[in-house]
Amino acid sequence: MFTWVLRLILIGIILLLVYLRYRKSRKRLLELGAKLPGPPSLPLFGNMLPFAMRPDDCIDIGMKFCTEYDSGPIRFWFLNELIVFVAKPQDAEILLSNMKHLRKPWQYKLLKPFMGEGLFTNSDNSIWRLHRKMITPAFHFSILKGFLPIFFEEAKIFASKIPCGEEVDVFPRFGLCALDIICRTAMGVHVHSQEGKGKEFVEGMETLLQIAHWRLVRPYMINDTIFSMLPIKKKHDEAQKNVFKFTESVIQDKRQKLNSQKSKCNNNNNNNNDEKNDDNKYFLSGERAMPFLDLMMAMDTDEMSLTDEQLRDEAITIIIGGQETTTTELTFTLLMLAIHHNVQAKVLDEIDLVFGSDLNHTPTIEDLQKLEYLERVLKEVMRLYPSIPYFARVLEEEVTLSNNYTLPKECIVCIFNYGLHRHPESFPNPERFDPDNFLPERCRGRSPFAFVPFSAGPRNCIGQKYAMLQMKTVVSTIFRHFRVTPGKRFQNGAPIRIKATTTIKCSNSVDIVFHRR
Ligand code: HEM
Repeated sequence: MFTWVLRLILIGIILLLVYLRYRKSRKRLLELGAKLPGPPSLPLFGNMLPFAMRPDDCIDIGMKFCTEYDSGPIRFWFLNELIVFVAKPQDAEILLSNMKHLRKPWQYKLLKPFMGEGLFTNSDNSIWRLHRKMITPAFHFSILKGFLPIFFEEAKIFASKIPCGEEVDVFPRFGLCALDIICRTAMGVHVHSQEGKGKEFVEGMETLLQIAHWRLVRPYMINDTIFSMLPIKKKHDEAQKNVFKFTESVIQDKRQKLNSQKSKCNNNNNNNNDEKNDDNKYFLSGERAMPFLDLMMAMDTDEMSLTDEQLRDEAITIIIGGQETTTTELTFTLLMLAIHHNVQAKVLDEIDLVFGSDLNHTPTIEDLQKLEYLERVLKEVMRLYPSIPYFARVLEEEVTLSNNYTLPKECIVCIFNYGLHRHPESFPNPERFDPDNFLPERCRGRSPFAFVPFSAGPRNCIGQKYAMLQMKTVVSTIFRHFRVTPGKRFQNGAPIRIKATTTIKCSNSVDIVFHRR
């Protein structure tokens, strides 16, 4: 009996020592964390309960705190983790322009089951740097130019499938269109999703992003062992299976294509046959549409090289990063234009001026550059509905923000760009949809960090230019065929409800009525 008591005391002392050591190592973090403004926190749970109880409403909750705490910094404790929200341009600049804070926090691991160790989720700075250096040339403007015919062709397929005069939920349709585009441009594989072949992938991705978000705000779900015991794990696995099935089949298709190209190449050496695959037929200003994957393979040298697995992860990252985000922005663009007739009228005028009545002319870079008003519309949509509404970094050293608050090393800082884009000093009427916010004279006096839908600094979105060209081509093509009006749900100034699912979404279906022009 006596020895048992002694053992218990010993275990108690050890636990106490471990705890004190842990406290000591976190002393500075706790000290600085305590000085930051933020809502009162509960023991153990910290501030996670409002987010955990209403995960779909996280953006609204974040916005409420943003208003209450003057755009930050706002200190939150999630269990024992310090997470600081910032939503001021000056603070975004301090954090995003610093070359040191590039590491993504461990929460991004929730995306790894389906994105692997690609650029987006990679938290090893040296690997990330090397891969970024290798992949960047694949996104050069001269390469992107070659993709315009693919963007246009898929947009025309989208238009050809629209039933006129009835309500159409555009979100799933854009999902398939964007998937076809990204698979053709990233992998050189035509999957014909718009013919009904990619539905499981798009729905699976939606489920995975939703579950990743639920796990993020409910830390008891983060632990894999606990998560595997929850009923939702089955739904997760089913979705993951569908996503993998799709991506594996795309990779398989790609392998076959490469093999057949190799053997064709060998034959060509003998008989000079000049046959080309589907997308290789596209030439624009002398540029050939070269899929990202092929370019990444071509850049493989002794000094910089990617394993097959790394290549696959990067390709899947690009597919997911490029599909989900542009789908969201295209959906909100159609919705905004359907609701704001006056803005739509200006978009139509501009498109008619550039393209006339020729429905078959493939847009050139020069055409797209002339669509200045449409560009302002797209920016305004991304201001109000940034498809990635927040992103995070781990601080490698202490940082002092604009109002002299110091953030501790190792704390997680979350750039809440949904709130940042509504900062009243940058956008005086922040909730109003007004593309003129991006007139050159209005942009002139504004910080470049007031609007960062693609993030900023060294770890910004690699697909930014691609996304703008793709969205401009798709939207202009649709409006060469149609004008749009809102479905019943969005008439008479009804509010637009959004929900968070890692990316941002409309809470309901986005019903639009198309009218042929
Ligand atoms: C409107 C469309 C898009 C938006 C709003 C968007 C937004 C963003 C944001 C905010 C980040 C930084 C995320 C973070 O720091 O956690 C990011 C990163 C990234 N995006 Fe995009 N994106 C878009 C389109 C695309 C496209 C079309 C592609 C590929 C074709 C792409 C590929 C990537 C990749 C690979 C990264 C990780 C970059 C790195 O860490 O080095 N994105 N994107």
